[in-house]
Amino acid sequence: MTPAARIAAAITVLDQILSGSPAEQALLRWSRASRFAGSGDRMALRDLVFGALRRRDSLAALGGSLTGRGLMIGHARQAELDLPAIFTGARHDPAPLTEAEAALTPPETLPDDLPDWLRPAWTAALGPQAAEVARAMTDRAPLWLRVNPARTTPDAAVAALAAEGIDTVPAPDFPQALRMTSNERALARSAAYRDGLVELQDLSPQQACALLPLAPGLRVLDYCAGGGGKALALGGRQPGMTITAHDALPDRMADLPARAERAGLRIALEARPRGPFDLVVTDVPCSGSGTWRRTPDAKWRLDAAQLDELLALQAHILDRAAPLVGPGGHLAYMTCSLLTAENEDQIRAFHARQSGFVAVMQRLWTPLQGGDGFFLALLRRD
Ligand SMILES: C[S@@+](CC[C@H](N)C(=O)[O-])C[C@H]1O[C@@H](n2cnc3c(N)ncnc32)[C@H](O)[C@@H]1O
Repeated sequence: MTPAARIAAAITVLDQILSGSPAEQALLRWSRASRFAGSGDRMALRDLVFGALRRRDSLAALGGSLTGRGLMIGHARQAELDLPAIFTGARHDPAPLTEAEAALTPPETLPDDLPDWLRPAWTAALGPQAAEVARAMTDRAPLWLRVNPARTTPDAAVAALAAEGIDTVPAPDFPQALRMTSNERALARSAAYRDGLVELQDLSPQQACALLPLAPGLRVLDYCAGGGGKALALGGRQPGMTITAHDALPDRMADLPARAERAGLRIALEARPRGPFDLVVTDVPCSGSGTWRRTPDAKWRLDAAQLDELLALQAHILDRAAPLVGPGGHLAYMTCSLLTAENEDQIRAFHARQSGFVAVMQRLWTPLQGGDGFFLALLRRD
């Protein structure tokens, strides 16, 4: 496909997303209907669509309308492409610019690409960094790997990946996290990945897991385990613990046994975990506002009613998980959100509901530190 034909395809897919279709579904539908497209085309289309969603409002302002076409005109203007050479109207190309589109004068200040209803909460949560973090959310997220200390060392993992053509750079001051700088798509087929030397995990959850108190013999429960990212990170860091994984939707844990085997770990799946545990991790469902670089359509789909539902679920999970913590044990609350309502406020409300837990630490990571937005609160039971 030519660059212009890819832009025409992005216009079609973006229009479907703007009409309410989830981005992944719209892309899949296009791929199925476009057998002529190769993997390079599909990747390029995905980059165009996700890039446009990250900057939806600013591209609409540059392109003159909140439509697939407006976003792609905005994209072409922002990337300083030759618009008449793309918008030609030839067979697979988008239609030529109308007079109004060609004459558009973009506003002097572009929107910040935040949903209007959420801006006050964003600003309250991030203070003087709010604008910079919003800007960071419009960039593509880096891909991070976690070196599995149960299998190898950071230096050996970097060398093993490099031998397979995958270049990585360790995070400053946190060498067990490797940022992929080339050949990301080769990872899943690489021996380094298959043999459990590395796992995919963003930088900030790795840093959060590294702050949790671990020791041989500890009984650890990952209460919202999903794919098991946190259980695997903890088990890799500290041998000799008993690790249990639970999720209200057990199907979400379908990949966990294979991932644990690859990592050389034993993780028991448990539908009804019974305490006491020495450490209970609640990596709760959240708005995902810290990960909007990866799922930019979620940024525009979230609304106040959904956020309220999530807040209620988070409180419910904390209340269910708390009794599973034994005396002297720890409760770790995690979200990939930047919003105070899901983070600090949620912990404050928990303390008001439940006595017997003391705050040990709280920490918020933002994309300005390299990884996704992430929150950790660690509490200890008296
Ligand atoms: C943020 S995801 C977990 C991601 C996972 N810990 C990881 O690192 O890959 C939240 C998980 O909580 C689960 N969940 C939702 N409601 C729950 C509940 N009431 N009790 C336990 N888990 C729940 C969801 O099914 C989802 O898998």
